[in-house]
Amino acid sequence: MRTDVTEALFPTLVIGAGAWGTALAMALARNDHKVWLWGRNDAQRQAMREQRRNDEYLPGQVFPDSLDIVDDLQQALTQCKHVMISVPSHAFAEALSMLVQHLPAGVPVSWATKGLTPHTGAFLYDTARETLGDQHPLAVISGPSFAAEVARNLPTALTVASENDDFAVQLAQSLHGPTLRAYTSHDVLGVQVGGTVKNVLAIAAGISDGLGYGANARAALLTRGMAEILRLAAILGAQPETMFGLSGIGDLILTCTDDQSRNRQLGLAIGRGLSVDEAVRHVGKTVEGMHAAREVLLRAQKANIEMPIVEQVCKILFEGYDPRESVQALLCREQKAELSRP
Ligand SMILES: NC(=O)C1=CN([C@@H]2O[C@H](COP(=O)(O)OP(=O)(O)OC[C@H]3O[C@@H](n4cnc5c(N)ncnc54)[C@H](OP(=O)(O)O)[C@@H]3O)[C@@H](O)[C@H]2O)C=CC1
Ligand SMILES: O=C(CO)COP(=O)(O)O
Repeated sequence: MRTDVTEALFPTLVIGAGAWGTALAMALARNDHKVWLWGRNDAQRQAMREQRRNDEYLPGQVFPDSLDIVDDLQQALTQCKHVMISVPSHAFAEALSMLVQHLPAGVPVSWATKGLTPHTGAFLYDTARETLGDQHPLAVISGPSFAAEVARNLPTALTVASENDDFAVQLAQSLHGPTLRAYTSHDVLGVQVGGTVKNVLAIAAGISDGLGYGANARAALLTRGMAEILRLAAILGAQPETMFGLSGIGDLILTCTDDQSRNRQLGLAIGRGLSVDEAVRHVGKTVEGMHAAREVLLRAQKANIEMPIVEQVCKILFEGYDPRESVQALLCREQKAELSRP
């Protein structure tokens, strides 16, 4: 067992045994840290305990010895030294409510969920702060990281953002391993902006590719999508530099260009002619961009900034627009300078 400062965070309880929660639990456990993994499904927990794998989400990837599946969430919450949440954004508030009831004051909480709180559109950090008060150090884990690749030990870099420097360093160190590099950041808001909006843009890139519009269109969508992220980040007060980091352009490139992305998969299916409902069923797993799109657009409208790609994604997802018409609408926008003046 390690004896460095990172041991302060263990046992870590990972809540959410989907693809990402399981992959992160495995990454921590590979560094010889004690990790408890909890998922809401009884049968899935039993299967994972017996097989030492999570075949539904990460087929064939065997758990390290120091990863245990726990059944009693309440007991685990009272005994763990750190909670890492990895449920979809629509279940984030529910996960927090379990923490409020059972987690002792002072225990740090991190999450790898990307997106916004449904209905309020709040960033998850604000929801966590509001729910947990100032009793717990908080951190956000983000960056270009497909769960399947992390589980297979392929080289990956992440960002850990926190206002609490000690927690950020401890968490980054505990994730850090031979194939996983974790950077720290102070820009909690910026890291969340990038991780949220890139999912909406990945749907747009998938739609364009599904329509067969080619590499030029994809590059244009990524670049103008980045302009939308920067505009939102500026108005919200995030640091522009963060948008050029792992949680910004890094994750944007990953999810817009690789078919492992579920957001991109949704777009591809729509572009190839499936209805939105059919495409959701086709992907069958968490697609955060679908949840975030409307909330991001509302934020942009309130702040009076233009996010035309996000707007067209919303029209396709929620108003039945034909994707071809949406691309046409983007192309027909009034001519303007590439760089907007300050
Ligand atoms: N997959 C990836 O590569 C990455 C994902 N992320 C982010 O991680 C988050 C989780 O995604 P991911 O692991 O991929 O999702 P998955 O679709 O793989 O799994 C979702 C998990 O959350 C559980 N869940 C769903 N609803 C609830 C609920 N109400 N209460 C408790 N648990 C619930 C599911 O349980 P059940 O199986 O019972 O439905 C399942 O275990 C998302 O925000 C995603 O954007 C970030 C980086 C990488
Ligand atoms: O956030 C991710 C990788 O960083 C995963 O993206 P998808 O949810 O689109 O699969």
